[in-house]
Amino acid sequence: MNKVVLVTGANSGIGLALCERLLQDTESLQLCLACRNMQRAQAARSALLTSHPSAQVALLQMDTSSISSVLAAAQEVKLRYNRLDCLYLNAGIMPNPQFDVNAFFKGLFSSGIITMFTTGQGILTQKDCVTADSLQEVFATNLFGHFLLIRELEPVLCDAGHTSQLIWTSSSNAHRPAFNLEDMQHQRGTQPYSSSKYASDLLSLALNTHHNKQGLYSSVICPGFVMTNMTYGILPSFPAFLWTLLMPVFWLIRMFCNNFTLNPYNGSEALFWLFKQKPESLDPQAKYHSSTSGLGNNYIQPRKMDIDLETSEALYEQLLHLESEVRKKLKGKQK
Ligand SMILES: NC(=O)C1=CN([C@@H]2O[C@H](COP(=O)(O)OP(=O)(O)OC[C@H]3O[C@@H](n4cnc5c(N)ncnc54)[C@H](OP(=O)(O)O)[C@@H]3O)[C@@H](O)[C@H]2O)C=CC1
Ligand SMILES: CC(C)CCC[C@@H](C)[C@H]1CC[C@H]2C3=C(CC[C@]12C)[C@@]1(C)CCC(=O)[C@@H](C)[C@@H]1CC3
Repeated sequence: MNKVVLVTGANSGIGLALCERLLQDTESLQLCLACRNMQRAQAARSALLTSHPSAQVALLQMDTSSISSVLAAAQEVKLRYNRLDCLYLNAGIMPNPQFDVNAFFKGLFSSGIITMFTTGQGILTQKDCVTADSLQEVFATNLFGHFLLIRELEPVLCDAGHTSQLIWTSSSNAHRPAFNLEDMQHQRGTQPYSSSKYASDLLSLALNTHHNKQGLYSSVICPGFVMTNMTYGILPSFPAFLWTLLMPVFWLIRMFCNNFTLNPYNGSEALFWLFKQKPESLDPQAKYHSSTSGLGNNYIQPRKMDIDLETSEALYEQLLHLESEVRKKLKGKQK
């Protein structure tokens, strides 16, 4: 039977490159692109069908930052498919990034230069906002919408006698000090992106604890530093052609920092690699990093994450609590 694969944030960047790679590998796949903007989704579908005319590529409208949109999309998935083999939780935002030029130049001449280029720590902050559901936008988009989607899709993911995979696009920017259980939405801090990615690492571990027995396995990856719409947004006053001019500099940096995967194809390496693995053989505490050598060869680097079971359980409990609150609110509105 053809595997059913759903990818969130599939219309551009790493998500779209992943879809292309999955179809290159096998066209006997039912691919579903879950996107918030149907025009961009149509364009992505057309591009995929141009190179793979006989592929089965469906579209699903879903805004991960909106509770009602996620619930409606999940209903639609359950109507269309009776089983989901792989769910890629890839949609993500880094809104209003502030690039600290001083910290960047200080970092260039410090012993932390490699950490700066591999994680972006210390040079990036963001300004978050609140969604119509009164949630912090980065938390809602990158984490909570995906959590709700998984919860809704449990009947098609946890199917007896069959294994399914959840694969999160996390980041090496995920940093324990940026995350606080008392403020899981990161209302008070300036690093909502890092916090949301750290939370996804924790959540992946908790999902393994709760669902492995039912045949559901969760893993996280980091695509490395990839030039996409998201990264172009980090220096909005920097025109695209300047980024292109900087490419030789970035190739040079790649000699020392193999996380400079730079293009979406290279960045999607770990996402694609995980799809080909037996989920039972994967380490639930590892993050799988897409890496590219100085010569341009792609490979995977598994690295232990700075997470623990206790915090992952505590986050899971808080997310369940928030879920029941938002459901109550939604019922109240419908009455
Ligand atoms: N580029 C990089 O260096 C790195 C990226 N990542 C992660 O990779 C993932 C993909 O990002 P990337 O390809 O770089 O960037 P892109 O901006 O190209 O892709 C992000 C995708 O997510 C979608 N998206 C954003 N918000 C929502 C939403 N509310 N509902 C549904 N879809 C949404 C976007 O849709 P739309 O086109 O409508 O905006 C787009 O398809 C993200 O999770 C990001 O955090 C992690 C580490 C490094
Ligand atoms: C203009 C200058 C000559 C070069 C500026 C370089 C920086 C803008 C990049 C260097 C390392 C990059 C990086 C990220 C963003 C852009 C840099 C800071 C990320 C934080 C993007 C999002 C992620 O999830 C991380 C994995 C990236 C880590 C490296």
